[in-house]
Amino acid sequence: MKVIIGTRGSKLALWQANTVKSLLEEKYPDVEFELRIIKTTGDIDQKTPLSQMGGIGLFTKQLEKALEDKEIDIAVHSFKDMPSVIDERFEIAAVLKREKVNDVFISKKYTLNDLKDKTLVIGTGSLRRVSQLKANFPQIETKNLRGNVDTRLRKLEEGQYDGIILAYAGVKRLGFEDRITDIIPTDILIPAVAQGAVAVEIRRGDEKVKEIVSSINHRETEICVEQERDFLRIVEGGCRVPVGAYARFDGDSFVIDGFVGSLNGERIVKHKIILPKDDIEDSGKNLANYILENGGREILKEVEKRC
Ligand SMILES: NCc1[nH]cc(CCC(=O)O)c1CC(=O)O
Repeated sequence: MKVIIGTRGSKLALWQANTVKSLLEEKYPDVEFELRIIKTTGDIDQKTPLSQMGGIGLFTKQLEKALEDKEIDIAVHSFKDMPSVIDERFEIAAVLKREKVNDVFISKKYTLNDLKDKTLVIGTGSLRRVSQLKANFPQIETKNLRGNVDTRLRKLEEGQYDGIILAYAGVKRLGFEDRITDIIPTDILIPAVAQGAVAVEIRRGDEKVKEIVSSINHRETEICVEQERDFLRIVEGGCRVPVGAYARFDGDSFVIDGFVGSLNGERIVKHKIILPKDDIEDSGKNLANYILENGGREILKEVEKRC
């Protein structure tokens, strides 16, 4: 039997797909696994801010088309780039163990502490990062930054920014950990939903591939990301808004943090729910509804006028 693994061509995507391939080869030594690179809209246009590209599914649509056309049998994605609703023709059959979820600050001259009192120019295009950065450090400036992780690091080198913000997971997976200035605590920057997690998508009903792929699922990550995505589905309502959520098990507890913010960070509603670890049902939905009822809805109305 031969199983084709579809991936984007970026270095991070290839790292993720190769990791999936090795894990599968270990479980199924008699099956042949092969990588196939698929170009996506998000890869072809590397300039337009993601928040202005009509958003959802930029990195995932072409992979899903290839799945549907049976050009590939498995699609590997950064889970945080997946839309909050997945088309019913497909399903996520496995989630890999999550990497550290934090965002990181990278700079040649400054540290995170300098953001408190200096007017630095920080590179990021993420609405979530901009909103929370401005809420914490009102005097800083943000400047759009796009491209793959290595491109973004190069743009920092070229001197266009005083510092940039990236997800730890991508930096670490590409071997650039030594470039990190500071790991940003999650109470300053709540991560993107599913940040640091890798999703393995298949055709719904492909039972043979499902059996193979589900053997590499990391259940704890799956549970946490499911709650975060429940949160996202309720707050986002089809429009890109500054939003983040982070769920994890901590000893005998389960903790989920979330926020919704305005684009300029002047208004942010965040909330935390702590539950016994075996009683977490609907935590993401409950967190979303709490935030919407306590100021979140007004923020979203403002933000949505612009989309
Ligand atoms: N939107 C791009 C993207 N998608 C996944 C990652 C990093 C790895 C991850 O969080 O899974 C990145 C880059 C970044 O945000 O720094």
